[in-house]
Amino acid sequence: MADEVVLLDTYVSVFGMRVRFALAEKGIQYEYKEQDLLNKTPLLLQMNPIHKKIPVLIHNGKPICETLIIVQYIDEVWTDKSPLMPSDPYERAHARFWADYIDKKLYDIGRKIWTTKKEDQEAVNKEFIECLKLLEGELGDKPYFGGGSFGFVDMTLIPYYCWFPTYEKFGNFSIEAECPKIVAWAKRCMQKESVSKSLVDPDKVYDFVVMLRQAWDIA
Ligand SMILES: N[C@@H](CCC(=O)N[C@@H](CS)C(=O)NCC(=O)O)C(=O)O
Repeated sequence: MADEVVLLDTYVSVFGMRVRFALAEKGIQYEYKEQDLLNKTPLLLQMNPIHKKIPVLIHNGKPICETLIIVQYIDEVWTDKSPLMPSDPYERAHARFWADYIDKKLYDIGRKIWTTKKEDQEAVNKEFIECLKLLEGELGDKPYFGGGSFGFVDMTLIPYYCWFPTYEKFGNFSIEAECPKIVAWAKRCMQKESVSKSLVDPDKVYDFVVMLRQAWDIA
C-alpha cells in the first residue's frame, strides 16, 4: 500500500517551508491542506492538540508535530535519497544545536520587528541584527552552514530570506548593509532549484503581515 502523506500548513510559514523542502528533496507525493490560523480547523486541533500549530505531517493517519522533528522523521523514514542530516554524530549534534538556536531566537525577534511600538523599533532591529551576525560568525568562510554543501542548518534558516523584505520595510533598515555575508549565503542557496521552489514570493509574505496587523489592530 502506498504511503498516505498529508501536510497541514500555512503557505508563508518559515516552519512549513522547511517541511515542504524536505518532502520535495525526498520526492514524496503529499496532499497539502492550507490552514487558516485565525480560524483553526477541527483537523488541526485533533492532530496537534498540544500546541495547535502548523506544520503537522500526517503519515498514514498518524500526526508528527514540530518542524525539526518532522524533518528528521522524514529523513529517517525515506532513507533512499537526499540525506537531510549529517552522517557523523558530532556534526549532527552541531547542526541540531544551530537549528535549535535559530528556532529559539530568530522567529520571535523577527515577529517583534513588525509588531513592536515605534519607540522600541531600534532596540528590536538591533537584537535581530545581532542574532544574524552571530550566525554569520558560525558560517565563517564556508559556502554553506553544512560546509561544502547545503545542509540541515541551511534548510532551517533559508525560509527567513523571503521574510527579509518584510522585516526591512517595517524595521526601516537594510539587512544586506548590516549582514552582507548572510545575504550572500542566501543568494547562493537560492541558486539551488529545490530551495527557491520551496520559498514563497516575498510580496505574499508582506501582504500576509499587513493582513495580520489589520486583524490584530496594530497601527
Ligand atoms: N515550534 C513549532 C513552531 C510552529 C509555529 O509557530 N507555527 C505557527 C505558524 S508559523 C502557528 O501555527 N501559529 C498558530 C498559533 O500560534 O496559534 C514548530 O517548529 O513547528
